[in-house]
Amino acid sequence: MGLLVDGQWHDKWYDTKKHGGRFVRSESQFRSTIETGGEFEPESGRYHLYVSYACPWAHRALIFRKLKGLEPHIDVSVVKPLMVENGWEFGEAPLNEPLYGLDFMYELYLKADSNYSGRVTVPVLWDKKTQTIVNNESAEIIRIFNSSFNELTGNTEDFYPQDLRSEIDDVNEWVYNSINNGVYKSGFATTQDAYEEAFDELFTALDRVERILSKQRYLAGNQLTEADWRLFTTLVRFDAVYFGHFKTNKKRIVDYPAMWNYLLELYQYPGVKETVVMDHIKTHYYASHKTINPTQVVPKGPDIDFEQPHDREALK
Ligand SMILES: N[C@@H](CCC(=O)N[C@@H](CS)C(=O)NCC(=O)O)C(=O)O
Repeated sequence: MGLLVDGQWHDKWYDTKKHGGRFVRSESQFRSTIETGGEFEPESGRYHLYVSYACPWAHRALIFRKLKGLEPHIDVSVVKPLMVENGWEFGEAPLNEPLYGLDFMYELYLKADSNYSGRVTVPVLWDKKTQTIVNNESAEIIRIFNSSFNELTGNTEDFYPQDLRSEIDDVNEWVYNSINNGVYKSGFATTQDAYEEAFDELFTALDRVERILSKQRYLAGNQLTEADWRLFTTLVRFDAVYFGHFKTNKKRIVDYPAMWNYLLELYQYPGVKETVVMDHIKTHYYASHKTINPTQVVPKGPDIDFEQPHDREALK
């Protein structure tokens, strides 16, 4: 785990001291879009997506690539599950870096900006033509996938529809702060107070989700939107990883009837289960975060059956 400072790699864990033991996520730095007439035009085969199967943010991008029929147009590379001294690493095929034969993800960031300072995160949307990073912020990559390639794919399915945008934005805001990032704030906290603050905020928000999903099928109403996919990638990791490793152990998702059934429905949505790679997820968290789990032993359980039938059709 580390970061680049003026183009140099430093092996360094998150500094929580300056925020009273709190984990504060840094802003992504590459924030361009893909649009006709712009610097980055929608073209088949031009872009490459780098992900970790373990990472919930990268997972969003992988899901949107599937749902929007982008697999023939945007190739993907997957890093090794373990992220230690050198950050994200590539390995033997199929976990290799196919474009330049790189060993480490930070080398790709240096190709984009040889003086880059900041964290080296996934997902990364790479432009092969100009050899740079288009965008490394998952919230924006999924918007790009949602609409920029529609002419190419003929897939006009819309997970950010105009009439639901303000509702989706509202939900995203609190789900991001209290749940998506909330599990990290709990797990990476280095003081009791910081942990308890994140823990309480997280479970208040999960209770709120449960109340919403008891009344309606999806977060923004009766239509599946990006708000649901953004929540899904956290929920699917929760019982196997966050509950234990990040100490978010008040309740499991399986203990919330509406949320659990909703999670089953999303998992079983065509194309999605192939994007959920549980051994990468468990290995990554338990074995990479040595400050939290110094033995790097990965627990065998729990047994989770995401294939069982769900009851969500009852809520039309
Ligand atoms: N805001 C970014 C966050 C991405 C992110 O933090 N990814 C994690 C993996 S889950 C990462 O690569 N962390 C490496 C690091 O922080 O050094 C996004 O949503 O794309």
